[in-house]
Amino acid sequence: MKIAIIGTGNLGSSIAKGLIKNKSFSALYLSDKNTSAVNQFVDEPYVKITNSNATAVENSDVVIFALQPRHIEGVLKEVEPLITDDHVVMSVAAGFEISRIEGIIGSDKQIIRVMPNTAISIGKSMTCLSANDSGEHKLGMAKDIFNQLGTTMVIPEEQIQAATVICASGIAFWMRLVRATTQGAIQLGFEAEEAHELALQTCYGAASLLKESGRHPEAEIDRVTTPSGCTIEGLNEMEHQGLSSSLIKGINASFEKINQIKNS
Ligand SMILES: NC(=O)C1=CN([C@@H]2O[C@H](COP(=O)(O)OP(=O)(O)OC[C@H]3O[C@@H](n4cnc5c(N)ncnc54)[C@H](O)[C@@H]3O)[C@@H](O)[C@H]2O)C=CC1
Ligand SMILES: O=C(O)[C@@H]1CCC=N1
Repeated sequence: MKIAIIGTGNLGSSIAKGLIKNKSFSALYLSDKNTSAVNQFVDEPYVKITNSNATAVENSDVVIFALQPRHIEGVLKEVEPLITDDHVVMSVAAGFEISRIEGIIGSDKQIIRVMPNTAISIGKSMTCLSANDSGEHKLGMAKDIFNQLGTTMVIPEEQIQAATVICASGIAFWMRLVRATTQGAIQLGFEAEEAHELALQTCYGAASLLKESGRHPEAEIDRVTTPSGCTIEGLNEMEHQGLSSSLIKGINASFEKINQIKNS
């Protein structure tokens, strides 16, 4: 399969890295005005780096638009004459609805909205997908691509905004929790590097426990909280300070913002 990525910034280059790691293409075109984030891949087999969006579209079956919401409209208009009925057009642009893409390239074109996160670069993305009517039958193919780069879930387009907050912005939310844990560990006397390692492996262990056991987080918490022990003391103080509440409020603020982006 010949894949093009237009826009190779933070997310586009992460997708490229994941695809290159899996060698899951017969050609990969990476197009950007500024290719500095992907120049490291210049010697990879079957990878072509270009400043020409047109060249990328003309030489691919699947085109992934990884542009900021304010740039995608202009680029779609630029390459619209080159998009054929055989292309599968994918967009990761947050808040940019399928109907807006259809308005530029036509509803007869196969369009899939893809919402991955930056963990796609190491094959650990949670990627949500939804398609227009014309692209529905290509969802299986899209799942095949993104399942190699993590886990996928097909959802209705109305839920893509929420998925953006939970899964894409979610990477930043979890990073901040790891960072805060590290700061706490330094205060308790660990060197910064040790603190980071302790926080990271514990976070990894917690996520792995849930994934592998299938148990509810509270069931795992019950196994840790010794009566009158230090864990429940810490947890209750965190909740008095609004830990769950502030996370939920942050998620809602993020969701409100993405809906503003959608309507702008
Ligand atoms: N960064 C993330 O974790 C995630 C981002 N997204 C969405 O992905 C999209 C891209 O985000 P980022 O990669 O963070 O942005 P970015 O700004 O890092 O990358 C965008 C790239 O597009 C390029 N570009 C701009 N105009 C162009 C043009 N006319 N032709 C070719 N290339 C052009 C820029 O040079 C830049 O490298 C956004 O819509 C964002 O909402 C979605 C999920 C996660
Ligand atoms: O912050 C943003 O708006 C984009 C969408 C999700 C991750 N980055």
